[in-house]
Amino acid sequence: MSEHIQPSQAKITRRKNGSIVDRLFRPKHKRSRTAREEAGFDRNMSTKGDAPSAKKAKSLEASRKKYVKARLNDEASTDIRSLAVGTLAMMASALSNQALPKLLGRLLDEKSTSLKNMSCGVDEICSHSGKSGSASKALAIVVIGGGFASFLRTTMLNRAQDNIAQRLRTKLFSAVLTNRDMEWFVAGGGAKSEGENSKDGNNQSDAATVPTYQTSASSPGAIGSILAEDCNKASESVTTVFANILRSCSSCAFATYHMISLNPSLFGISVSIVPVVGAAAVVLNKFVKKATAKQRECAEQAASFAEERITHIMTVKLANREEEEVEKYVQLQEECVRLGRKVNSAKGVFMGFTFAATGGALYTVFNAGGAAVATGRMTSGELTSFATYSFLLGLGTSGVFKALGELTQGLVSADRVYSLMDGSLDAKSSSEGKKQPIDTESVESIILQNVSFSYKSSSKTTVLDSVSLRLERGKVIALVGKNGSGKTSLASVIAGLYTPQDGKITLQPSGVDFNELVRESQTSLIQVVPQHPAFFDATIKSNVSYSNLNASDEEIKKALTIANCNDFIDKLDDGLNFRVGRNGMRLSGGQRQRLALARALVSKPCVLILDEPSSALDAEGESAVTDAVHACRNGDNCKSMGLLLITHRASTLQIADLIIVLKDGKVVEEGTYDELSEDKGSALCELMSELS
Ligand SMILES: Nc1ncnc2c1ncn2[C@@H]1O[C@H](COP(=O)(O)OP(=O)(O)OP(=O)(O)O)[C@@H](O)[C@H]1O
Repeated sequence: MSEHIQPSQAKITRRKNGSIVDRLFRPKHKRSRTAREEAGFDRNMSTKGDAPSAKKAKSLEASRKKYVKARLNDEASTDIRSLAVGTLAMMASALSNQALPKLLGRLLDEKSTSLKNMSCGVDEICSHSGKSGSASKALAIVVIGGGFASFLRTTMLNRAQDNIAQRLRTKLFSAVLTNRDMEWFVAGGGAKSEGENSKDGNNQSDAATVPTYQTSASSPGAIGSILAEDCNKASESVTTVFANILRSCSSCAFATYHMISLNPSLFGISVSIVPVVGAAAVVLNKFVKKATAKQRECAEQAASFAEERITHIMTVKLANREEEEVEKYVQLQEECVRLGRKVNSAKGVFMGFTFAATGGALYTVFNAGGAAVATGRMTSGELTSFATYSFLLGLGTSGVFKALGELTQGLVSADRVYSLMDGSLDAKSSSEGKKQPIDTESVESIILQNVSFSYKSSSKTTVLDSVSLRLERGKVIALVGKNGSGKTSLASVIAGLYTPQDGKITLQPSGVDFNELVRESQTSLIQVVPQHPAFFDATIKSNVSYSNLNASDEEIKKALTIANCNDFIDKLDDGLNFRVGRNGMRLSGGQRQRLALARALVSKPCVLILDEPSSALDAEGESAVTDAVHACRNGDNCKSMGLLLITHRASTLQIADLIIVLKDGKVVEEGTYDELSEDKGSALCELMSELS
């Protein structure tokens, strides 16, 4: 007994210490919740499709922005040391940049004075050459110091950026994988793409109207795009972009100071362009924000589209649709490029405008400055310094506006990251309070009482209607019913993938509610072998031990033997270390089903559900099912299991202790094979005659 309790105890202990997911979210999550509350953030804000009044929407948008900023700053605070060093180094390099024009001007003046004095005699030349040397020394210090500061700035800020992006990615991936329920993944995250909402109702089946490809927030492509690009952009906005704003602002301040001290009236002329450039930047910023959001959405759709086609490459090739799919992808890409072109054009117009305005200001400065030099009010070195400072002021000003634009884009990305992450947290919090572990060995049976269920995406259709049944260790139940009668849905509800709206699933003898258990206990109690089992591109051994990482080699081998896998594994060069390929494509359908059975057996569940177990099994392979039945009844040196077989095969029905017939989600009949087959008017006989 103690031998079998160990895994579940280990799981319980792990839970107490906190999983990686808990560790990822625990400290920050508490703080971020406060930030959310402070910002008056409403949970519904992250849900697309809600349409509050325009005024309310505007205020929500403002509070959402505040919330996203607070969350991002919170995230950046973890890397405060690198950020502080990087920002200081950036300021130092900006200072050295500012010192350069003045020192260069001084060098120029000193050199020209020295040359003028060449004719004045040896003594004078010697006295000036000393000053010339001081400007050169100061320049050398500034250049070397500036170089080191640039090195430090780049290293530290990029390090912080990578760290923040990596943390965002990890948290997001963890939030999505751990907290989102099956419904979200299957139903598409509840988010609809533009194409889906289009008035004319076009969809991807109409090749001529592409791009209207429908994607969802939960599609792998969409999540992948947010993980890869948005996390990067968001972290960039609180690291390099933020530091760039500081640098550009300090550049502007220093350049202004130097210009005023060199020639105040000339300064007035050169800054006359700032309000014009500023106004242009405000307009541009708004436009870029909207266009960027659309561009990101489009990129997401294209990524999802490509991902889905590659995943279902066999279907694409069998239907000979490669060219059409490429054509659709090209159209999606063209749409993305078109949207990107809008953003780039806006940026280009702004940069061109800034360049022309700066050039015009420089022209005016040199015109007026030339007159000042000619009348002796300024030296030529001072004019050169002034011109360089005005150039730096222009650069600084456009740098501020450019960085503000990037900051806006970063916030759009951060919003996307946190919307997905928060949705996951909300899903988790809604299920909080129903978490308790259980010693799975102590459970003798699982009882369903009047369980009713419908999918949220089609809540009007009742898929399971008051289903009651008892799954007991050592007992075999066969579940039969027409296509769509609810068999797989029932298996998913029993496995805890979906929560029933009505009724109860309780554990005996404790009477504990199954849906109040931690997920770890649920999976230890129930294992399902689905109709089409999925595999990771890894070895047979790691795929089989996936359901129980604590399984010993002996336990794995035993499960493989019960599932009749040894014959085909022995023929493979690498044996247990054979890589099964993407989704197990290097194995046959029957081999995959047998491996899936072994994977389920490895975790020694209380109840094992086999969904159409013999659909891909040959006669020999089918004995795997009978062996599983044997293992379930006798326990095979360990505790026996309950077995729920979803099947229509008469041979399998005959070995079941009880047959349950499901019709439109309702249990319409139950009894042994002998009882039901004798009654020619029974639902089972009716079903079997329809199937034969
Ligand atoms: N994820 C889902 N979202 C919404 N409806 C679903 C979902 N999965 C199944 N359904 C619907 O639930 C009903 C029962 O489906 P289910 O797959 O449970 O039937 P089944 O008896 O297992 O069918 P089959 O024998 O063909 O496998 C069907 O009407 C189906 O359209």
